[in-house]
Amino acid sequence: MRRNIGLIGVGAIGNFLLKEINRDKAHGIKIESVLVRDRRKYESLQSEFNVTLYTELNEFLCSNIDIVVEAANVEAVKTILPKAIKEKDTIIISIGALADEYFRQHVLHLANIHQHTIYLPSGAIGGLDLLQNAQTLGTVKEVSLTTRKPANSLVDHAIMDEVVVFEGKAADAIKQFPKNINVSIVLSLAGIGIDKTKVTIIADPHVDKNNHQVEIKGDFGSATFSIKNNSLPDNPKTSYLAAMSILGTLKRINGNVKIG
Ligand SMILES: NC(=O)C1=CN([C@@H]2O[C@H](COP(=O)(O)OP(=O)(O)OC[C@H]3O[C@@H](n4cnc5c(N)ncnc54)[C@H](OP(=O)(O)O)[C@@H]3O)[C@@H](O)[C@H]2O)C=CC1
Ligand SMILES: O=C([O-])CC(=O)C(=O)O
Repeated sequence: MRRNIGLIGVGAIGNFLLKEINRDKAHGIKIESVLVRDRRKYESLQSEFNVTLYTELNEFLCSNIDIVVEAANVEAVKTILPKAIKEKDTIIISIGALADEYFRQHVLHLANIHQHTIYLPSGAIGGLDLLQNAQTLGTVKEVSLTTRKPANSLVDHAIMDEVVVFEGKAADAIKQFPKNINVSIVLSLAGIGIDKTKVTIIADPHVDKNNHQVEIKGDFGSATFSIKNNSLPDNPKTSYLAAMSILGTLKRINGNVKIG
């Protein structure tokens, strides 16, 4: 049972996890340790959520934790994951970090030799169970993702009509939009890879939700997954479901029945 969590990053997702796990105490798990960059900025978390704050990664990893949860950003994953995975199983949500082939192979190698697991939650999309099953024999032919978000999440000036801000492969989408399109990388890793997964990103001044549409074609047939995500109040770029998918991953790790 992985009861004690070490959390990295307290923004929209980290705050959700602290409130949901430590305040409500309903899930049989607890966030014990929190890694931040600026202790003073986050000082109040200690009394509010009964956690210990760390600014040094090594001290954080040596604290009383069973599993690490990253909710920071792609750059943080690049720095932290190689050390974390040597010591602990680790859940990452800034999955875009794994678009870097060399980095991905490096951390997978470390996970293998240190016998730890990197968990990649489904985040703001779904259908990854279907995609992985369909690709077991390598027979998925096409995967595409169309993401439509409120314009101000994607462009820094006012627009009157929708604008396609990106069209291309997932490998390039995450380089241009590292805070908006991590979903394309988990989709790529579950399916046909970052160079074959097609991505279209639309900035739309007329929507207030984060919309993702996934289309899959292969020998199994075809499938479409579509979601209109409510966003988290602290960060409109980030969908509520992405935060819930970390909690869901933690519950499934500790559960005795594995669905899917
Ligand atoms: N896979 C998916 O489906 C999704 C993934 N995401 C990704 O999840 C991540 C978190 O999202 P969200 O909570 O909305 O982001 P926020 O921007 O709200 O919060 C990120 C937090 O991480 C902290 N942080 C950054 N670098 C470090 C570091 N090296 N060590 C410790 N803390 C750090 C920042 O703290 P400070 O600046 O104060 O130091 C900030 O509080 C993002 O990368 C986002 O793109 C989001 C939605 C969906
Ligand atoms: O939350 C979302 O809708 C998607 C997102 O930001 C990401 O994948 O980085």
